[in-house]
Amino acid sequence: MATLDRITQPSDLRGLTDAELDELAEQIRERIIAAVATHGGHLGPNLGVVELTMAIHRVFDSPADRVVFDTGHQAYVHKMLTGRAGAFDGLRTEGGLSGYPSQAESDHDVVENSHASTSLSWADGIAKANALAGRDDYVVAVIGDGALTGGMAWEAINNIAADSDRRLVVVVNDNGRSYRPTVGGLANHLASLRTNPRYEPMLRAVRDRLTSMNVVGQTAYEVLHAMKKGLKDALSPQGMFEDLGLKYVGPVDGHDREALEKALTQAKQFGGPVLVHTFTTKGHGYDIAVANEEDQMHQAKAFDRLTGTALAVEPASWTSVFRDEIVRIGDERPDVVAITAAMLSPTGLDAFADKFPERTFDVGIAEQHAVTSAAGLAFGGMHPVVAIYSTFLNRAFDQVLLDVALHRCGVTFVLDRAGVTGDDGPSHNGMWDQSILQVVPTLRLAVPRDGARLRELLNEAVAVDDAPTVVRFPKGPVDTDVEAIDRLGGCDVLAREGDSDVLIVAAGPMAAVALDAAQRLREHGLGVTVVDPRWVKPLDPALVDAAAEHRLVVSVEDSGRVGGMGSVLAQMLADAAVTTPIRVHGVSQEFFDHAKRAVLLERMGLTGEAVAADALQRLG
Ligand SMILES: Cc1ncc(C[n+]2csc(CCOP(=O)(O)OP(=O)(O)O)c2C)c(N)n1
Ligand SMILES: CC(=O)[C@@H](O)[C@H](O)COP(=O)(O)O
Ligand SMILES: [Mg+2]
Repeated sequence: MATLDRITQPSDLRGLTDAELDELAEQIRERIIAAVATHGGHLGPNLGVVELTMAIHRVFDSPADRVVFDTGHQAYVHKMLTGRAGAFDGLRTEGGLSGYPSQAESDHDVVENSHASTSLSWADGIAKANALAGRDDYVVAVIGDGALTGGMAWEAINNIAADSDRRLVVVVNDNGRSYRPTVGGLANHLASLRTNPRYEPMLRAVRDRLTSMNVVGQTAYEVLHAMKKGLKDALSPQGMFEDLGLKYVGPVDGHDREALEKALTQAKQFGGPVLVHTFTTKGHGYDIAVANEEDQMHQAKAFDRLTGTALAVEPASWTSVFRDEIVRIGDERPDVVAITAAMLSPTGLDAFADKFPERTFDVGIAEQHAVTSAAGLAFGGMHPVVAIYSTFLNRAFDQVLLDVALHRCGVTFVLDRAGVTGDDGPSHNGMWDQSILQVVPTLRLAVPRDGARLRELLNEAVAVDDAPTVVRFPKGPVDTDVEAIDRLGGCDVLAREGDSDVLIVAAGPMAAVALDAAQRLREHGLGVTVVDPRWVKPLDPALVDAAAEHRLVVSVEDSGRVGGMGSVLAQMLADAAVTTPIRVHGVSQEFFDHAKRAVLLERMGLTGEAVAADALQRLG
């Protein structure tokens, strides 16, 4: 039986010889590569933390000592070492292992939220609870260099460093990358240690100079030592962290398990807040990933492990339509600038960056800063386009509300992965953006139904220079263009057949669902009108008059029912004393376990069949 399959809990690691541990590392890498090649997942990040995670679980005693992973996409090794190695053939499949920590899976798992930069705050809270409960257990937080660029991490460090008795170990997994190389002053500072420290050559020059001046012996030693200490403090992050009150251990080779165990043991012995700075390589052990300049196979789709190429040829995505159109707009509008929070390619800004590097800003995993710096750019006469996954905008709601909208800034937000995403678990579904943005005065929100409308609506959005505009679209293949057959106010009429029994108002890609439902209803002799509002905030008042002429109104959207288009339309009908009943179909406010997008949409009744059946029932 492979050593890996003998590991049912971390304590099983302690009895292994060095040779067995090295063999175990190889087996873990093999299991990760096999699982991700089959199902997709986070290959690079997990191959980079094999030795690190083994060392943590040999030095600390999970679950008494809590191990918290930031973002959680790099917890596969942790899962294998806590008894789940045998379940990896079901990674990220419905009912199988989640791609992120899951308390339901194991008592060793803590943070399930895949939003970056939260681990240190979690760790600070757990460490405080340990102290108050009289527990002398440790908390270990594993945070990447990318997540360390998030402001929340520094709010936590400020607090962690305040109490010298807090048994908390921060492990910085510094691989120099988020997707692409991590950006910013902090990243540059940490990166300066990835090359040979510069102070050695300087010291050699000083040593030679002192010798030429015949300054030798103790005097020379004292001069050189003082200079080395000063330079080291100036060049190494330990000065920065230790000045804050955090002990610093490192930098440590993050693939040398013995060195790691020594550093972690040293950190543990301090008995207070310590930062262990480790250097790792994303994709370590799979050369194709290491050599992948784009993102070192950060998030890989199922792939051929011999070549590293994806097994499936993806059809044109919503992101690809945005990628091309924003470049075209950039050609026309020199005032348009682009902002990303460490996700240049995933959000489709890579082509814009290639063509307009001076007008593209990667701010690191710092969405709050991204949004408010966009307000500053707008104030300065630019038109920023902030490209961000829907779920990550949650983090910058206040900045949208009181920096962008309150100051009447013309900023356009392009929300990719809006609606149900599925595979990445509950915290990745883009199901809250429309509900929270609904309350932002002056903000306008568009939901394109296909590529043609995405191009139209994006151009309409960037033309607004005195209010925030939002264009949202889902993950995956872009929908086939559906042309309008008529207009209803500012809305597109997509179908109008027979008497006015049912009015279906469909947001964005739900137009396909609405047209399918309409066809089914017509087969029951019902007259159906299908309308796409294009802009769901503000909703066109023409819909109220149209509703009054129908027996039933049905709204369909791939966003939260609470505060979504349907709930606003219902309120508009009520305000206008229109008594036509309305059925609101959308994403219920729940946390959904990982599953394919199509599976979740069906489960929520967001299919033509379900919408039609519901309408038939309503009409008796
Ligand atoms: C708030 C937030 N923004 C963006 C992301 C998307 N994201 C997932 S992993 C990642 C890069 C993380 O880099 P790092 O923390 O260095 O971890 P590594 O993958 O290098 O181990 C990003 C940007 C996220 N999960 N959370
Ligand atoms: C962990 C994280 O937030 C991202 O890497 C996420 O997995 C993005 O997934 P997609 O880009 O495939 O939607
Ligand atoms: Mg990193």
